[in-house]
Amino acid sequence: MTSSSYSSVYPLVVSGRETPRVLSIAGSDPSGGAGIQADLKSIAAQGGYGMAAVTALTAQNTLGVSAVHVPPVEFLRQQLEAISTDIAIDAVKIGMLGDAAVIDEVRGWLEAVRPAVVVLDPVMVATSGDRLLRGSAEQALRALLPLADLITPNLPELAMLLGEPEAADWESALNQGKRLAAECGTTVLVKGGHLAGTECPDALVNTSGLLRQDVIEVAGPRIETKNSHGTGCSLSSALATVQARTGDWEASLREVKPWLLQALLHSDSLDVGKGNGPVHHFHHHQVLRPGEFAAALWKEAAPELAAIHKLSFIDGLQSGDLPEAAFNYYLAQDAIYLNGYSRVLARAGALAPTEEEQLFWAKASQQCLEVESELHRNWLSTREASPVTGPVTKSYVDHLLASSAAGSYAVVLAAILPCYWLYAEVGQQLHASFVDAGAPAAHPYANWLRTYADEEFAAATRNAINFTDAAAAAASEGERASMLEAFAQSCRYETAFFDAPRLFA
Ligand SMILES: Nc1ncnc2c1ncn2[C@@H]1O[C@H](COP(=O)(O)OP(=O)(O)OP(=O)(O)O)[C@@H](O)[C@H]1O
Ligand SMILES: Cc1ncc(CO)c(N)n1
Repeated sequence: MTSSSYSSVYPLVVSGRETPRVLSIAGSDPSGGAGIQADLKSIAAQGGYGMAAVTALTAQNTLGVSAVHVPPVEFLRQQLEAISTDIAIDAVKIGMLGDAAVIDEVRGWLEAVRPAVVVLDPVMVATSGDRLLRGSAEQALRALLPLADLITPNLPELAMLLGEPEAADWESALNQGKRLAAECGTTVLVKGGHLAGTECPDALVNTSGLLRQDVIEVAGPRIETKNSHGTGCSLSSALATVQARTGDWEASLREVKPWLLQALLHSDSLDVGKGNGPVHHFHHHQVLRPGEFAAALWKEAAPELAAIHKLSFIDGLQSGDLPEAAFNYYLAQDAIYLNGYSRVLARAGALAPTEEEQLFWAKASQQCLEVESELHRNWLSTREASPVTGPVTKSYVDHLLASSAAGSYAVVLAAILPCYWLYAEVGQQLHASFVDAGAPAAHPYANWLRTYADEEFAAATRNAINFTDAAAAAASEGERASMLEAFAQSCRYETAFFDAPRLFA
C-alpha cells in the first residue's frame, strides 16, 4: 500500500469542513415536509449551514400538489448569482427543477461554479403521484445527470430516466442503477423505498471505479408508516452535507441512513396533516419540557411504591406488630447505608454544574453523616443489632457507587433520587396514618414514626427532583436512557431494603 492510498483510507486529518455550507436548488413545499423546507431541516440536522435558491413554488400539503408556479428563470439566475458571488459553497443538492428553462439555467451555473459536491435528486413525481417536472423537460434532465457526483432517483424515476419499465425487485433495480451509472458516468444511489417487503436497502452503484466496489449496499429495515413525504429530499440533502464533511460516499450513506430511519420512526409524534406526513428531522434534538423527565421517572417508581406498601415490614411498622429484631436490623443497615450514600452525594457535589447544586449536595452529604451518627447515638446504642453489612445494603451502595463511576452528573442524580423520593412518600403515608390513629404514645415505634413528618426533608426532595429533571434536559439521549436504568434499579433496591429485615434479621 502506498502512503497516499493509505492516507485516503485512514485520514489522519479530516479535510472536510466541520460546518459545510450547503445550497439547495429546489422547489418550495409550503407544508414543510419536502422541497427546500425539508432540505434546510436536513442540512441543519446534519450540522451544515443551509441555503436555498428556489426554482419553483408549489401549493401542496400531505395529500398532494394543487398548483405549481415556476417564476422567470432570470430570477433564479439572480438568486444563484447573489449566493455564489459572495459565499463559498461546499455542496449543492438539486431537487425539483420544473421545466427545461430552469434545467438550462442550473446547468450553466454548475458549469461556471463547479461546486465540489453535487447531489442531484431527479424529482419528477411527488409521493402523491403529482408531476413536478414537465414531460417535455425529461430529455434536458437526462443531459444534466453527468454534471452530478451522485444521482438519487427513486425507482419510478430510475425507470423513466432509462426509458424502461419500473423495477419490480431489488436485483433489477440494482441492474437499472448500473445501466444509468454507465450511461452518465456518475454514481447512482438506488433506493429501496418503493419496493415491498420487510427490508428497505439502499445501494451506491457505479461502473467506472469511482468507488471501492461497483455496488455498496447499506441494509435497513422497512418502517411501517405512511409518513414518507419528503424522504427523498431529506436523504439527498443530508447526504450532500455529510459528504462535504467526510469526502466518502459510503461513510456518508452509513451515517445518514440510520438518521433517516429514526426520522421515520419518530414521524408520528409530529402529527402533521391527514395524508403522507413528513419525517421528524430533529428527532435527536427533542427538547424536554420542565417536569417532563421527572414525570417519566415517577411512572417508573409507581409500581415499586405500591410494592413497598404491600411489604410486611411497612405493615408491621404501622400497626406496631413489627418484631423488634427486624426493626433493629433495619436501623443498623440504614446507618451503614447512609455512610455509603453520603459518599455518593459528595460525588454529586463534585460533578454539579452550578454552585447552588454543589452546595446542596455538599450539605446533603454532611447531613447524611449527621443522621448516621444520630442513629448510632439515639437508636442503636441501646439495641442489639449486627454491625455486618447485609447483602441488600451492599448491593444498593455498590449500585450507587457504580452509577457515579462514569462521571455523569445526570446519571448519579437519577441513582440518588429514589432514596429521597420513595422514602419521603413512604414516610409521609406512615406518618399520616399514625396521626390518623391519634398518634398513640404507647405505639412501640411512636418516636420513629414521628421523625417522618420532616418538612425540611420534603423540601430537599423537591430540590433533588428538580435538579434531576434539569440534568436530564441537558443530557444526551444515551445518558437519559442510563438515567432511567439507574433510577429504576435504585427503586428496586428501595423495596428490597424495606424487605431485607424479613429475610436477613
Ligand atoms: N418505509 C420506509 N422505511 C425505511 N426507509 C424508508 C422507507 N421509505 C423510504 N425509505 C428510505 O427513504 C429514502 C428515500 O427513498 P424513496 O425511495 O422513498 O425516495 P423518494 O420516492 O424519492 O422520496 P419522496 O417521498 O421524497 O419522493 C431511502 O433511503 C429509503 O431507503
Ligand atoms: C417542492 C417539492 N420537491 C420535491 C418533492 C418530492 O418529494 C415534493 N413533493 N415537493
